[in-house]
Amino acid sequence: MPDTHAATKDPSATRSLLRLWPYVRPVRTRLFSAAFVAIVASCLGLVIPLVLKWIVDGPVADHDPGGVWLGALYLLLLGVAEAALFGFRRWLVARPLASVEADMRADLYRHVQRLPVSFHDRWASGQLLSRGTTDLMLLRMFLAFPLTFLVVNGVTILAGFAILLSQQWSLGLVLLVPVIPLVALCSVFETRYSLVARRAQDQVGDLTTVVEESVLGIRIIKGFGQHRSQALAFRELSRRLRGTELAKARLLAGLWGLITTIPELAIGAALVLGTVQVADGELSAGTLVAFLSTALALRWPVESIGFLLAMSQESATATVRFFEAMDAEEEAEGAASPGPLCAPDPVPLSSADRAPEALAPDHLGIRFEEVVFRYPDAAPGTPPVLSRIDLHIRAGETMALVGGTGSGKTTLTALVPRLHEASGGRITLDGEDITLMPRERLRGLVSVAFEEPTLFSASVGDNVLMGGGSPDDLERALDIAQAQFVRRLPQGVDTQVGEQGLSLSGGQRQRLALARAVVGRPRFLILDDPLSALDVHTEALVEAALRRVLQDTTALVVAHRPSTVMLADRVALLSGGRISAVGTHQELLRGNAEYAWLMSGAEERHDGKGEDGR
Ligand SMILES: Nc1ncnc2c1ncn2[C@@H]1O[C@H](COP(=O)(O)OP(=O)(O)OP(=O)(O)O)[C@@H](O)[C@H]1O
Repeated sequence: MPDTHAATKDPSATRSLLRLWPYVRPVRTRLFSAAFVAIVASCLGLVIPLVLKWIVDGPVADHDPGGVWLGALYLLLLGVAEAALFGFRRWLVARPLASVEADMRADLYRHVQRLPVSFHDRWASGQLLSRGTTDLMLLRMFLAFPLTFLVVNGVTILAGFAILLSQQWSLGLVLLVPVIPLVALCSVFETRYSLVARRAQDQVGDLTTVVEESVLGIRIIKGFGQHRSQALAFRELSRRLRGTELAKARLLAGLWGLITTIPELAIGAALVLGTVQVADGELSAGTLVAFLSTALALRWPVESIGFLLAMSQESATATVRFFEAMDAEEEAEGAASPGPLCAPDPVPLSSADRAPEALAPDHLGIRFEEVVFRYPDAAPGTPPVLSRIDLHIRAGETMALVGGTGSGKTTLTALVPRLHEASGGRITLDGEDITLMPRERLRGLVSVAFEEPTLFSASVGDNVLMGGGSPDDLERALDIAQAQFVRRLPQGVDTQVGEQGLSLSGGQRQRLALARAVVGRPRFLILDDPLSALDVHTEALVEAALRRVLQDTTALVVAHRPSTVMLADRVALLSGGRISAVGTHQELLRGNAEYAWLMSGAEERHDGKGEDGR
C-alpha cells in the first residue's frame, strides 16, 4: 500500500489556505460582502451596551418610564437588525460556496482521470475518495464559517476593546492582560492540532479504502469466510480513528477550558474593581453596566476562537491533502522526453498524414526498439521487468506473446497505449514514435482488452461503444465476441449492468470487453489473454470470428493456451525481460525447449491432465 500520509511537516496553515485563492476568486465579491455584513451585524451587538448605559444613566436615573420604553424599543430594533444581517450573510455565501466545492471536485475528478496508471498503482482509492468528499466538504464549511468569523470576531474584539478603553481605561487594561497568555496558548494549540488533524484525515482515507475493498470484494470475503478478519481490520482502523478524534477533542477541550476561564477571571477582577470605583463615585453605575455588558458581549467572539482555529487547521490539512493529489503530474501529452536508449533520430511520420503503404515495410506495424521498462515503485537494485525488447509485428500480422507467469507480458502490452511510459528505447506504430503522438490519437489507433474485464455502471451498449464505432458496429462487435447473450437480457443492449458489471458472469464480461476492443475497427489491437474465461466451444467460435477481424488489424495477443496461439501468424517468447525467440507456433514448438515446455504445460492444464506442467 502506498504511503499517502503526511511524510514531512505540512506547510503553515495560512500558506496552505492561500492556495484556495484561484477557486475563491470568482466568488470573492460575495464573500467580502458577506464578511462586511457580518462585521456590521456583530458591531451592532456592541451598540446594545451603549444603549443600556443611556437607559441606566438617563431614563432610569430620572424615573422616566417613557424613556425606558424608548430604550427598550431601540434594543429590540438593534436585535432584529443584527439577526436579519446575519441571515443575509448566510444567503450571500450559500450558493457561491456550493459552486466552489463543485468546481474543486470537478477539477479533482478531471485531474485524477489524467493521472498515469503508475499514480493509481501507488494511491489507495479510499485516499482519493476521502479527498474528493470529506476534505472538500470541510473546505466549503471553512469558507462559509471560520474564514469569515475569524475576521469578524477579530474586528469585533478590536472594536469592543476600543469601546472598553474609552469608557474606563483602567478597567479596560485589566481585560487586556489575558491577551498575552491566550495568544501563546493558541500558537501551541495550532501546532499540536495540525498534527492530529492530519492523522485523523489520513485515517478516514484508510477506513474508506477498507470499506470500499470490503464492498467490492464481498464475494471473496464471503467465499473464504474472511468477514471476521475484514471486520477486525475495520474495527482496528475505527479504533485508531476514534483515538485520534478523542485526542483532537482533548486538545480542543483544553484550549476551550483555558480560553473561557482566563477571560472570566479578568471580567471578575474588572467587576470588583469597577464596583469599588462606583462606590467611590469615580464611575457612574451606567458606565459600569455598559462596560460589563460590552465585556460579556465579547465573550463569544473570544471563546469561539478555539474552535474557529481548530476548523481552520483541519481545513488547512484538507487543502494540503487536496493539492497533494492535484500536484501529481498528469500524463505527458505527446512529445514526451525519450528514454535514455531512444534512437537519436525518430522517424517523424504521421500515419494520419501519410498512407502506411508509402512507408518501407520495415516501418509498418508495431516496432519495439530496445525497449526498457522498470516500475517506478520497484525496489532499488531490482532488474527492470523488460530489459531490452526488440520486436517487430508486421502490418496486418497477429503476433502472440507467450511467456511464463510474471515474465512481463501485461507490462509489455500496457506500453503500447502508453498506460506506462517506457523507461528507455522506443515504440513505433507505422513508423511513428508513440511518444510523439497526442495521447488521444494514440488511443484512437490502439484498442485494448485486458484479462480482467472492467465494465461500468451503464448500459451494455454504452459499455461496448466506449471503444468507438456506431450502433451498426455494435451488432458486429457483439457477433465477433459471441456475445449474443446480450439479446436475451431484459432490455437487450439497453440493459444496465451493475457496478463493475457484477450482474454478468466472468465469461460474459470478458466477451463484452472483447466487443469493446473490436467495435471501433482499430488499426492496432492489443488483447491480454482475452479468452481465458470462456468455455472451449465459445472460445472456438470467438476465435473463428476474431480471425476475420484480425486480417485487417495489426495485433498483439497475450496467449497462455495453444488455442489462443493458433490465432496468431507468429509467436514471440518473452523470457528474462527479452524477446528470446520469434517464429511460428510449429517452429518454436520444435526448436525452443522453453516454449515447448510452456505450451505442453498449458495443453495439460487445458485438458485437465495436470496443474503444474513442470
Ligand atoms: N505496479 C507494479 N509495480 C511494481 N511491479 C509490478 C507492478 N505490476 C507488475 N509488477 C511486476 O512486474 C512483473 C511482470 O508483471 P506482468 O503482470 O507484466 O506479468 P505477466 O507476464 O503479465 O504475468 P501473468 O502471465 O501472470 O499475467 C511481475 O514480477 C510483477 O510483480
